[in-house]
Amino acid sequence: MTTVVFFPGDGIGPEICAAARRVLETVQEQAELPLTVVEGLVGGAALDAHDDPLPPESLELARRADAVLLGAVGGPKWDGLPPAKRPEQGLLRLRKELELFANLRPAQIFPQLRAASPLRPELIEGVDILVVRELTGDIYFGEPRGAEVVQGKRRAWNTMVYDEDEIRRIAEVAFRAARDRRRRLCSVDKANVLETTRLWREVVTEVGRDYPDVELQHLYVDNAAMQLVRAPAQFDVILTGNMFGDILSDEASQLTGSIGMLASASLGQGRGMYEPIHGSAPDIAGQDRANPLATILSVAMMLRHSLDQAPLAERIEAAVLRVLDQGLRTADIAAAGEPVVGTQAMGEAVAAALREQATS
Ligand SMILES: NC(=O)c1ccc[n+]([C@@H]2O[C@H](COP(=O)([O-])OP(=O)(O)OC[C@H]3O[C@@H](n4cnc5c(N)ncnc54)[C@H](O)[C@@H]3O)[C@@H](O)[C@H]2O)c1
Ligand SMILES: CC(C)[C@H](C(=O)O)[C@@H](O)C(=O)O
Ligand SMILES: [Mg+2]
Repeated sequence: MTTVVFFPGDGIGPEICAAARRVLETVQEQAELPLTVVEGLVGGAALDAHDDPLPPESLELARRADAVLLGAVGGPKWDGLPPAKRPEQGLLRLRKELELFANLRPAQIFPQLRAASPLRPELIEGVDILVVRELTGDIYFGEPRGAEVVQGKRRAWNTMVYDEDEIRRIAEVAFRAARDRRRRLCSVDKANVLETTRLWREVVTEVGRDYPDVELQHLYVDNAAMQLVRAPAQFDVILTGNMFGDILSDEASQLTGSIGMLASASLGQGRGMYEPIHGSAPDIAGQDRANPLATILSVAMMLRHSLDQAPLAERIEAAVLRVLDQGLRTADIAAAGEPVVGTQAMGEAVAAALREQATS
């Protein structure tokens, strides 16, 4: 029996996870997949219940599962807490404990949503980018870190650090991914200023020698951010560190129309974790307004990467395209004046499209 853990988390997390669970259960019934879904607590929900953003029992659930699906964590309620007690620490610890060093964030244009992108249609034509973000190193985890008050003045510090093994293993993931795609890899760094990323550039170049069939380009992160809106179709795979990857993937999401459309897979040696790239969206939480498609597409990535069920992943992706074809739009992807549906209705519509596929 395969076990999947859902960590809905905070804000819109429970709403988008309920929709994603409905979709997973629909394909599970159709394919008669022996699969159990269990739910656990991380983030603010876990802080409220256990005073710990990643209680030991949640970590244990994740370790024993075949795959993990996470909604989102965080929110204003917990923003004042000390760093170790913040909901986000639960997510970061989960990534670190499960050694999920490779975060794959695909950003593709859905033709039905061309009008939702803030860029002109001719600029986004053909955009199909895979951001490969290193997920367990960099300034997120570097020591020393801290904050103090010295003679009445506040100061705080973090450390950006990578060793060559960490860079090599994520570079390997990115080059292999590029081989299965259009064989172009753009490594993003700040090698003109930071030693860490100078090492990044050196090691990526070394790894690249084993992939002569992949065209390697290096860009500084400021230029990359600019190129992503100037001419996004030039990119195939973007390889970058934890911090730059966080920022550039949110930027890339806008090419597609909404951050509510971008799924992700966090992979390592063992089980994978799957999450939409967006956060808990406190501004729309509890209002049935969130777009659940990023989470539903994360379920598809889970079926493909962790559960060896690529055909079922394709069925979910086709069902998402179908509901977009039918004109269903949550508020974030609706054009001005277009009618909108809520989170639940969007989840139901994807489940209905799956059932329709089965009978046609
Ligand atoms: N992986 C995660 O759990 C994760 C990721 C990013 C941010 N966060 C946390 O989420 C909280 C809010 O952060 P933020 O506001 O900077 O980022 P956010 O991604 O939560 O929201 C940014 C904007 O995008 C909108 N949005 C996000 N997801 C959406 C969806 N599915 N459908 C429609 N609109 C959507 C929000 O309404 C908001 O206007 C913070 O506590 C932050 O730390 C968590
Ligand atoms: C919530 C936060 C820790 C997280 C990150 O920075 O990795 C989020 O922004 C993401 O993109 O998953
Ligand atoms: Mg982010």
